[in-house]
Amino acid sequence: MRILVTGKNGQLGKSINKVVNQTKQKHKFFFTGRQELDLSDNDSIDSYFNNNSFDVIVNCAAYTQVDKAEEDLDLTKKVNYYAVKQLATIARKKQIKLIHLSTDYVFDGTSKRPYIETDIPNPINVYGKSKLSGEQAIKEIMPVNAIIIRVSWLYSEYDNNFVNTMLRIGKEGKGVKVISDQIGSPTYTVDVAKVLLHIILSKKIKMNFNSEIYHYSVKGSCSWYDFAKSIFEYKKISCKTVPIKEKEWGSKVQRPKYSVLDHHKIQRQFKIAVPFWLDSLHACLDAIENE
Ligand SMILES: NC(=O)C1=CN([C@@H]2O[C@H](COP(=O)(O)OP(=O)(O)OC[C@H]3O[C@@H](n4cnc5c(N)ncnc54)[C@H](OP(=O)(O)O)[C@@H]3O)[C@@H](O)[C@H]2O)C=CC1
Ligand SMILES: Cc1cn([C@H]2C[C@H](O)[C@@H](COP(=O)(O)OP(=O)(O)O[C@H]3O[C@@H](C)C(=O)[C@@H](O)[C@H]3O)O2)c(=O)[nH]c1=O
Repeated sequence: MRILVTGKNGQLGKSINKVVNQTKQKHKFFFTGRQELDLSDNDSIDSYFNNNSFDVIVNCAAYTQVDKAEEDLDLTKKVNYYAVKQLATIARKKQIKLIHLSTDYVFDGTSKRPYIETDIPNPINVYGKSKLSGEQAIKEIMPVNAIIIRVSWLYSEYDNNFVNTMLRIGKEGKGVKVISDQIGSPTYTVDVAKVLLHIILSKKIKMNFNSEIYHYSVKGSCSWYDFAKSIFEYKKISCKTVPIKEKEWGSKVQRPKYSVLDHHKIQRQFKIAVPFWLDSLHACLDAIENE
């Protein structure tokens, strides 16, 4: 099979590349960034797929800057909605299987239990709304052969993410205030990459199937404050960590108060092992140490 992974410079794209290299796949993987395939430009998308053919697309590219998205409405919509719509149209026409990544931020965060796939989304910020539009476009255009996987609170050894930010702040030694009233499941991109690979190699991908949404996050949940404390504890970093309420943080952008995703459907259907969030955090911190 020929498998295209978009978003090669993002943290999930890099993790997929790493897992593919570690596991020596017989299938051919192709990784694109905006230089090869600019998702904000429909001509770029058309011309790329006119010149390249694939069996599976894994769409990891997205506009992911939650605060900036509020002002960058056009670009956010182009990448997270229109490009996804165009990818789905191409995938349908060319009979390519599409695996698309989405987010816990499609929910409003008012649930008292982990969100299941049939819960009604109600995004409360521009990023969440744009990702939901992308999902809806896929569902409309591809009643078959598309898989949408919602993940949450991604972190990795790569680039800017909450873990690397906390390690940097920890080293500065000035202390940190962290939100304690937003609850989610921090998810290591290497775990997601392994799940994606498992799905790509599954029997399902070889057949025609009804399109489905799945939730994937690791076991357990915490607040950003708990997450920060766990990072400092494992790394033995002494950093004064003060819990604050979301409103004290001062972001104008609303985020869900509770966005834990129930992973049982994907676990059951694909028979995947789901690790505990702290074990994955430790694995990531070890990977950062060894980079
Ligand atoms: N990060 C998170 O916490 C979460 C992410 N998700 C979803 O998971 C997926 C992967 O996220 P993650 O790896 O963390 O995201 P990153 O922000 O790390 O990577 C996204 C990638 O998309 C690329 N991209 C943005 N605009 C374009 C464009 N116009 N054309 C081509 N590529 C573009 C970026 O390119 P460049 O590097 O050049 O800017 C970047 O490399 C996304 O769909 C995201 O919505 C879901 C839940 C949580
Ligand atoms: C750096 C920092 C952040 N925070 C808070 C702000 C925010 O609510 C939270 C996490 O910060 P981030 O900037 O990573 O938050 P955010 O960009 O909202 O993270 C989200 O990204 C998108 C792409 C998703 O899809 C979501 O699942 C989620 O991971 O931590 C503190 O409280 N103190 C700090 O010092």
